Amino acid sequence: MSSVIPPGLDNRGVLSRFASGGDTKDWLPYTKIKLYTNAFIVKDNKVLLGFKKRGFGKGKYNGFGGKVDPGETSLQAAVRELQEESGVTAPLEHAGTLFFVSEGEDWAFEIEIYRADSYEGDITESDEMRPEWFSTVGVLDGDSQSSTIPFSKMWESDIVWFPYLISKRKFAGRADFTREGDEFRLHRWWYGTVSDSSSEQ
Ligand SMILES: CNc1ncnc2c1ncn2[C@@H]1O[C@H](COP(=O)(O)OP(=O)(O)OP(=O)(O)O)[C@@H](O)[C@H]1O
Repeated sequence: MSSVIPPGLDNRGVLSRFASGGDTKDWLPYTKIKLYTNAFIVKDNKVLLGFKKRGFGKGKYNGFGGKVDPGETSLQAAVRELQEESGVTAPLEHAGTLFFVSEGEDWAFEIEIYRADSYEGDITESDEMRPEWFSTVGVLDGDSQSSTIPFSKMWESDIVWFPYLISKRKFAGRADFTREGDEFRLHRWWYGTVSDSSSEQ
C-alpha cells in the first residue's frame, strides 16, 4: 500500500489515504486532461443511478454526467448534464474527484463528482440514460458487497468511493485501467479523503 499521492491529484488539498492497491509499477502516462462531471441524487436511503444506453461506459450504471464545455464551470456542466440525462435539476454540491487513466489513451479523465439530497422535476429516461433508484442500505456499514447497488455492472473502482459519496466525506482518487479488448480492468488505485477546503470546485 503506497501512501505517496499519485500524479494528477496535486492541488487537491490535504489528502489522507483510505484505499490503495493493484499493480505497484508506474502509474500510466497521459499528456492531456479532459474535464468531466458525474452527479448523483441521494435521497431517502436511495441513490439515483442511470443505465448508460450508448457511448462511453455503455451497459454500465453510473451517475449522470459528461464533458465540461468551454466556458462552463464543472458545477454548471454537472447541472446541465443531470438535467439533459435524467430530466431533473438539483442543488449539486461537490463530493469528490476521480482521476481516471486508461491504457491506450494519452489523455486522462478528471471527473468532478457531485451529489444532492433533493431534486426538482420529473425523473425521465433520456436517449443516453435509463434512471433507476437503488437502496444505499449496507453501503455505510462497510457492507457494500451485500447492498443492492449494482456494483458488478458499474466501473470497478466505484465500490471504493461510494461510501464516501453517500456519507458526504469529500474524497479524491485515481484509478488506472488496462484494456482487454472492450473490457476495462482496474490496474492500480489510490483514494484519500480531502481535509482542506482549498480543493473546492
Ligand atoms: C473509472 N472511470 C470512470 N468511473 C466513473 N465514471 C466515469 C468513468 N469514466 C467516465 N465516467 C463517466 O462517464 C460519463 C461519460 O460521459 P460521455 O457520455 O462520454 O460524455 P457526454 O455526455 O458529454 O458525451 P456526448 O455528449 O454523448 O458526446 C461521464 O459521466 C463520466 O463522468
